[in-house]
Order: sequence, then structure tokens, then C-alpha cells
Amino acid sequence: MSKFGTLVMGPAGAGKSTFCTALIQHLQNNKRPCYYVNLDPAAEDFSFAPDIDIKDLISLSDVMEEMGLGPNGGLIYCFEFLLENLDFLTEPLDLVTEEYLIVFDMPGQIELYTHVPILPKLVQVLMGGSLNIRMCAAYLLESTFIIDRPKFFAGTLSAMSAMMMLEMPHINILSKMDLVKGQIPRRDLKRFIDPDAGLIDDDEARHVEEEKPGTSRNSDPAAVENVMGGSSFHQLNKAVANLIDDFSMVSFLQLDVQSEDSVGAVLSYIDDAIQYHEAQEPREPVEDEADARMED
Ligand SMILES: Nc1nc2c(ncn2[C@@H]2O[C@H](COP(=O)(O)OP(=O)(O)OP(=O)(O)O)[C@@H](O)[C@H]2O)c(=O)[nH]1
Ligand SMILES: [Mg+2]
Repeated sequence: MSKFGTLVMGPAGAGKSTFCTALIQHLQNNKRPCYYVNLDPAAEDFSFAPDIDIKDLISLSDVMEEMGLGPNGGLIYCFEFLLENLDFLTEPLDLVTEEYLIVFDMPGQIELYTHVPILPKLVQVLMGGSLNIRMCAAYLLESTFIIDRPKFFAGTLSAMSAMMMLEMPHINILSKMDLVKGQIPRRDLKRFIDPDAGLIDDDEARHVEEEKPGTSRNSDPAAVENVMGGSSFHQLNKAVANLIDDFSMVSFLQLDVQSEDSVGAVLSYIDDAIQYHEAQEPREPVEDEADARMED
């Protein structure tokens, strides 16, 4: 028997928990069972009560208080503790059947997705061994990042970092599309959906136009010697953007959580990546109440 799940990841405040709520609601509306796992040891309020909540094992506030750690060190401690107590996760998940989509809501600390090898270990446990969950990572990046192009490419790099570290089916999502729709022409938006390195050149041209004499970031010669600035930054940004563009490594789906269609479209990519529908047994139609009455 297979199991199916999605790991909802991304930077702090990207809209992960809101997406999980919208996804669960959408699954319920479509009569699909869902199993909700909260792995954020700092999360407090939930629209749907989690079936598994890491806070029942360990909470970030307790760790910070008792161990004297800060929020980031505390989070790493919580995940190390989870890895030492995997039964907490594996025992209930073992009972979940193949009709369910298991939704994992992750914390937003970026170090989890960049350089700490905790997530790959967790993913190995979930996808391998007896659990054998078919998983798709859903990496959210806030769409407002597109206003600041170097920041957008930096965010795209963080998505790539997660992709490379986890080596699992992966979709990238631009969340909170309601905040940018109407603010940016559709043609321009396309250049962010499939990131186009030319965005950096256009951005540089815009900066040059806006920069008034004497206000240049390079106008202080001492600063130029010590700090990387102006054209050096541009070259670096351009090289990174070209790398992403040339290898077509990242593209984004658009998400507007208020729209049922938008959530449904993202879900269809997740289903496709984990081959959810292929594994489902044909279901008998539920007996119509009216038919049942007629037979009486
Ligand atoms: N306008 C708009 N706001 C959103 C959307 N999704 C989330 N938000 C808001 O963004 C904030 C953060 O949303 P969360 O869902 O808590 O984000 P998160 O990624 O789970 O945050 P952390 O778990 O703290 O990393 C909240 O104030 C949400 O109301 C969206 O699609 N549109
Ligand atoms: Mg959250």
C-alpha cells in the first residue's frame, strides 16, 4: 500500500500555513481525505486541528526557556529531538491509508532548507523504510519578492537549495498572488514565472536612470574599496540569474489562496508529481438516497 504526502516549505511568512488550510479545505470540498501534520514547533493557531502536532512532543517556547536557546537554535534542537523520537511520527503515519493526502506544514526558518542536514534525514525516513510515502515538496515564495528583482533571484536560489538538498519531486509556488495581480503587466509576470535573466539587466537600467548625480552607491571611493557594490553586485546577480535561466532549473506556479481554482491547480501538480490518482482503487458510487427509498 502506498502513502502520499506533500511537504509545504518556504521562508518565514511565505503563506505556508495559509496554503495548508486552503488545501485541506479544498480536499474536503472534493471529498478527499486529508491528514494534517504540523511540524512547526512554534505554531499556535490552526483553522484545522492537526492530526499530528510536533508540539505534543516538544515546543519551541519550552526549548528556548529550558535550554536558553534562541528561536533558530531552538528550532534545530526541536528537529534533532524529533529525529531521536521518530516513533512519534512514524507510528501514527503507519496507519494512514492511500486515499489520504498527508500535508506537512513546515516552519519558516531558512536554515532548515539551506545548510542543516536535518530535513534530508527526515525526508529519508518519510519516503523510505516502511512508511514509503510518495512525497512532493511544495516550496512557497512570496510574490511580492518580484518587486525587488535581486531579492527575487535570491529567493529563487533558496528554492533551488531546498531542491538540491532534498532530491525529491518539487514544485515552486509564488504565493499571495492577490498582492501583485493588477500591479504588474501579465507579460512581465511571465518573466518571473519562468525566471528570465534579462530582468536583472532591465533592473540595472532602471537604477541607473533613477540614480541622481552624487547619490550613487559608488560615490564614496573608500566604500568601494571595502564593500562590494554597484557593478560588482550587478555582475554577481547577473551570473546567478543566468545560471537559473540557462538551466531552466526553477519555474513557479501561481497561487491565490482565495481562489478554489488556483488551489485546485496547485493540487493537480502535486497529485501528478506523486502519481496519486494512478494508485487509487476505483470507488463504488455511493448509493443514492432517492434510489434506495424507491427500492423499499
Ligand atoms: N494577502 C495575502 N496574505 C496572505 C496570503 N497567505 C498568507 N497571507 C498572510 O501572510 C501572513 C503569514 O501567513 P502564514 O500562512 O502564517 O505564513 P507561514 O509561511 O506559515 O509563516 P511561518 O510559519 O511563520 O513561517 C499572515 O498574516 C497571512 O494572513 C495570501 O495568499 N494573500
Ligand atoms: Mg506557518
